[in-house]
Amino acid sequence: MDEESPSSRKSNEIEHKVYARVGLLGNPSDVYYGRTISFSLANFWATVKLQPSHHLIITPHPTHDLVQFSGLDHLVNRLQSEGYYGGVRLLMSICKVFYNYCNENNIELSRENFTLSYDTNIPRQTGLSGSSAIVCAALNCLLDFYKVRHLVKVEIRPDLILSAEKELGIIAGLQDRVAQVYGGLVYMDFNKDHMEKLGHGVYTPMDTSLLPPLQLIYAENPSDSGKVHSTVQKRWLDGDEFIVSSMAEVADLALQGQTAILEKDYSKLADLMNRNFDLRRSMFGDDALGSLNIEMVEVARRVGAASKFTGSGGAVVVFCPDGPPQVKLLEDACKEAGFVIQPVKVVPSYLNEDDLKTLPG
Ligand SMILES: Nc1ncnc2c1ncn2[C@@H]1O[C@H](COP(=O)(O)OP(=O)(O)O)[C@@H](O)[C@H]1O
Ligand SMILES: O=C(O)[C@H]1O[C@H](OP(=O)(O)O)[C@H](O)[C@@H](O)[C@@H]1O
Ligand SMILES: [Mg+2]
Repeated sequence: MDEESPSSRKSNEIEHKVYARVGLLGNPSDVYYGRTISFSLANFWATVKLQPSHHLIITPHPTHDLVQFSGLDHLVNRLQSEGYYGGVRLLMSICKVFYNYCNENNIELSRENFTLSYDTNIPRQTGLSGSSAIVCAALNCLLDFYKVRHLVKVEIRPDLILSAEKELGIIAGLQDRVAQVYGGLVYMDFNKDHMEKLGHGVYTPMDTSLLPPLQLIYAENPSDSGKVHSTVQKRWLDGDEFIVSSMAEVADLALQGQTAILEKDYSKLADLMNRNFDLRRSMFGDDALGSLNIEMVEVARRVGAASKFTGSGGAVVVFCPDGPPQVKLLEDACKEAGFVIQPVKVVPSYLNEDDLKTLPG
């Protein structure tokens, strides 16, 4: 039972909002010591709320963690469309990772307890990083509740978020978590030497106003990033030459993309985006990517736009080099195909003063 009065509970409540993210170039090479350019997307977000309480409670979400059904058919339909898991396991896992990290680094935590709850409007498992948005928002709540934000370096936080998902067997990389910890547009280099020496990549924030207008297409089409990645990851670990060299080329697209964006060379950006998807397709194969996901990319290409996945599948980021008339054509094509389309809104960097103090320099 919560022993505190509702009013004091309200005043002690901590809430954090973390946005979805778009992998603009280079993904999924972040999983393989590569490079990416990603940004946080204002269109969708997850929130996590922390209230002090007597016991430590993880509150299931009324719809994302459904455990009551109208009958067997409802239960089976639900499992078929959304799978077995919601966000509860993510919240539990970040609590464990946070606790262990603090113990190992002699960061003392007071013995107070809390209740965590979450909500999200990020379309589920669409490669918009709905999973790490929940984990990142929870980590932010824990950092503030235990007043240890200044003791846990910004650069290390994406690793903690990733560990929480790895703990659950989800195969994922760092780009989502970096974009979600930093906010804004970030160029990321996950070079093996840095990763081994520093324990994290090198992250360079970029000016979001350098980006041209972009569009987002998605479909209600849950796809599990872990499942999508498993075969390619195994082949990469086995040293499969085709995968190793293609992944290096994907990483190189982000390097070229950094220059293209800085120089506002948008026709180059369009070429790089298209090449990024073509390489993903040749590595993962059409079965793993799914016909609906491929169709989203192709709808955009049929109107002459550049397109690629934002993550491992479910949503696509599109650049229309010919401007508004081409966007209109794309909107019509998406409507006909039954896909949702929205203009991309980019979130500016959201590091606060305490966060910035933990960065070098
Ligand atoms: N919208 C959501 N609500 C609740 N849990 C979610 C949601 N999206 C993802 N998850 C949880 O995260 C896990 C991994 O999701 P993932 O395949 O990484 O999707 P995403 O592309 O959204 O990050 C899921 O199995 C589920 O436990
Ligand atoms: O395949 C990708 O591009 C990304 O897949 C995962 O993201 P998700 O939003 O869950 O699809 C993974 O976590 C990223 O690191 C990959 O780049
Ligand atoms: Mg994810």
